[in-house]
Amino acid sequence: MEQYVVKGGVPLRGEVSIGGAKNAALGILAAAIMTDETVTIENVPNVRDTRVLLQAIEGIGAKVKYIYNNTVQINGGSISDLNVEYEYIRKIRASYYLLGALLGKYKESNVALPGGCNIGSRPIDQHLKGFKALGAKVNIDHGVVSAKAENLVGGHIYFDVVTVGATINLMMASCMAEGETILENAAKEPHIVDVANFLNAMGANIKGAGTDVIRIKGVNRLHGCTYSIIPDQIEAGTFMMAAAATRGDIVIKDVIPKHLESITAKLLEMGCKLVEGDDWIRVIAEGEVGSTNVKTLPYPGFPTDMQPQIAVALALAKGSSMVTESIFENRFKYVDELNRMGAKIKVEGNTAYIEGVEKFTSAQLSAPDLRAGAALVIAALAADGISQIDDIEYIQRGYEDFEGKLSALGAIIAKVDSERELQKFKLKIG
Ligand SMILES: CC(=O)N[C@H]1[C@@H](OP(=O)(O)OP(=O)(O)OC[C@H]2O[C@@H](n3ccc(=O)[nH]c3=O)[C@H](O)[C@@H]2O)O[C@H](CO)[C@@H](O)[C@@H]1O
Ligand SMILES: C=C(OP(=O)(O)O)C(=O)O
Repeated sequence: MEQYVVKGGVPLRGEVSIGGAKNAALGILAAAIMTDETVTIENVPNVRDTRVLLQAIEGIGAKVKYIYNNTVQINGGSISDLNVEYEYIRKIRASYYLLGALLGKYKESNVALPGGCNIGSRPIDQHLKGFKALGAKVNIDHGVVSAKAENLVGGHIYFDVVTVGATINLMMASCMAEGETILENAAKEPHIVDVANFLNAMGANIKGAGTDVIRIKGVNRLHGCTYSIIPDQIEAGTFMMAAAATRGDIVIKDVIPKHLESITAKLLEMGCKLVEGDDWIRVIAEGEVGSTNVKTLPYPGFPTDMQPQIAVALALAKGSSMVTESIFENRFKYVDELNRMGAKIKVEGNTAYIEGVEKFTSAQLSAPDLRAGAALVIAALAADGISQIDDIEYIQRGYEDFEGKLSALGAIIAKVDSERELQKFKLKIG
């Protein structure tokens, strides 16, 4: 099994380029099947989740072609099957987007209940409520969700919780429905806007994405287009926290600084220096880093997908901090691992109480999920000694060439796949 080996204690320095947003890509790749024409999508992050979704898309008969590493062409004209295999679905959360995309295009879809990171109970009742409001009959049988309609008709849908997944799914399901659909209490994340922009580039008529009321006027058909995915807010934020935790100085390139405001606000409160350009941010954390309090919230609040990473930086900051998780109930699984490295963190309910310590010591670690895994890599980069991190397939779900990008910033890190490779790396780094 692959693992990361990290020799910590090196402040990260240099420049890193951020890839396309995983959570936008997953919506966009699924939406691309909604036309029979060819769609070219650029800046697709080459991560495990996008690869699995593309396999699922091929599995139903669509044509998928990698033009080069981060550009993909999809043609949904040859789709022959409206059943998405469990084999793909259990591995990723965003498989549920094929429900909305197939239902919107063919008025029928059958998709196994989604997987994804085990960070909470993650129901999909709001997705299903939305499909029903458009006139679909929805059934769940043996773990497979089936949605079918004679005709989809626009409806008025009020989401009881702010949900990224249901907002994107309903934009897809309704964009070829008869008449107008109104989504109220919609999520406002940058990737919602990106998926809406993509659907509009294919000929949809979606207005208001990025606000909490989205209006979708149904169109008869969608057409092909070329589209480039926005930069990944969470990948960028992860490197920003790695700079803070290792007391480094990093320029994070190819980002949209506006999408990072909740993260930069916290780094400023922690005493880091920030310099910003049109599409880059420099994080300078060479002096003392201080404490702050964080509460995760839907956008424009602080993202839950950044909660473990900032907790690591705060666990190495001077003073006491509180981190409150308000989106998912099971997102503190990394805390025991950090405490084994010398962190002082106590979790009570949905809040982690953190007493900053000066140093972590290295440990044998296991990634419990994607972002917690990335956070443990940051912890290892900041720790004295050599750490090993297992279960890195979680991390590979969302970070393209994580080890390569960190190495380019001076980190001593390798991905190894055997005891022999591990010993070889240890010998090399001394
Ligand atoms: C593939 C993808 O884009 N994943 C992201 C997406 O997940 P995901 O789309 O699963 O998250 P949601 O925004 O839907 O979930 C937000 C909250 O709503 C609840 N809920 C959601 C749907 C529903 O039908 N019923 C319900 O109660 C969830 O349990 C959670 O408490 O947004 C999350 C919140 O920003 C991120 O952490 C994930 O990285
Ligand atoms: C939780 C995440 O992904 P998913 O919703 O796909 O599990 C994430 O990207 O942090």
